[in-house]
Amino acid sequence: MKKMLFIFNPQAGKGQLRPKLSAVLDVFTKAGWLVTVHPTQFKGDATNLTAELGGEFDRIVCCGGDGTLHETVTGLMTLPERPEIGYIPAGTTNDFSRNLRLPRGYEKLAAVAAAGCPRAVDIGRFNDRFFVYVAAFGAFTDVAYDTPQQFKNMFGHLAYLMEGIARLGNLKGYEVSVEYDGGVVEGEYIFGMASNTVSVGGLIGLPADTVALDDGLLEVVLVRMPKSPAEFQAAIGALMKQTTDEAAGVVGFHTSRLRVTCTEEVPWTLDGEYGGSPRTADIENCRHAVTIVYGNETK
Ligand SMILES: Nc1ncnc2c1ncn2[C@@H]1O[C@H](COP(=O)(O)OP(=O)(O)OP(=O)(O)O)[C@@H](O)[C@H]1O
Repeated sequence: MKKMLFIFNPQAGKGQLRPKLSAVLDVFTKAGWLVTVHPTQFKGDATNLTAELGGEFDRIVCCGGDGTLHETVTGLMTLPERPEIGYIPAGTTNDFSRNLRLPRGYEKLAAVAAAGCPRAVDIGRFNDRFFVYVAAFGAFTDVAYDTPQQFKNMFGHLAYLMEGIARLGNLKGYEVSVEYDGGVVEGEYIFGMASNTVSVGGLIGLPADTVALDDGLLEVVLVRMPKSPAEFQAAIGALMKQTTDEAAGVVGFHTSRLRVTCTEEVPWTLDGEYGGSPRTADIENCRHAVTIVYGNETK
């Protein structure tokens, strides 16, 4: 029998999986999988487990929010031979799942995780760490990991938005130099991200026709320190409209790698979790590093 490791975060989202767990396991079993189940016990558990035991399985299905997917993929990246991944979103934001054409409802999600379409997906490397869909610094980026879990569960997206707005008053700029495939960008920037997704934080969208998860490229967006409230509004407007706007200080490009150097330590987020505060971030696209199971739903 094919062997599946099913990792789920019992704390993710509103604990929505719990009443559906038996049905989900039944779908896996009926699809021919012998399932080993592991509820995560602490932060980092999914990474440790995947790194230690992942190689013994044909497929690893993880269930939780973006954090759980991040941890599972991080563990997977340490393996020389990587089993396929299935993902059942059950978190607060589930940003990355928007890329996967997944259906609604746990039984249907389980059916995709068990027998969907496997596709190669690029994974980002950030110094000696990894990210599935976004590495970012500056405005908004500390929101996800600053927000207490209970608050996040109660208010969901609203919490992200409120925290973001509360921070507009004290914008911090970073003097950065960004070297990439196409040249160098330098200046004082309040926000920067390298991503491989159509949605970030439920807030920032990227036009789906410019994003491919398997093209070896990361999408980079940088926002310059605004010189006036009007310029800041223009920058937010450009981000909401999913466009770049050089005049408003919103710069965007595609690249396979980039190096972000700053005059001070910069806190980064990787997939919504704290990713360290290095002065130099070497970021690169690891092309087709993992295989993820997609659904068939059209958007
Ligand atoms: N048993 C546990 N107790 C406490 N924290 C845990 C446990 N298991 C996993 N975690 C941690 O919970 C964090 C958040 O998990 P996850 O991203 O799955 O859910 P979420 O925060 O509800 O969703 P989202 O990231 O989409 O907002 C992760 O950093 C994970 O390591």
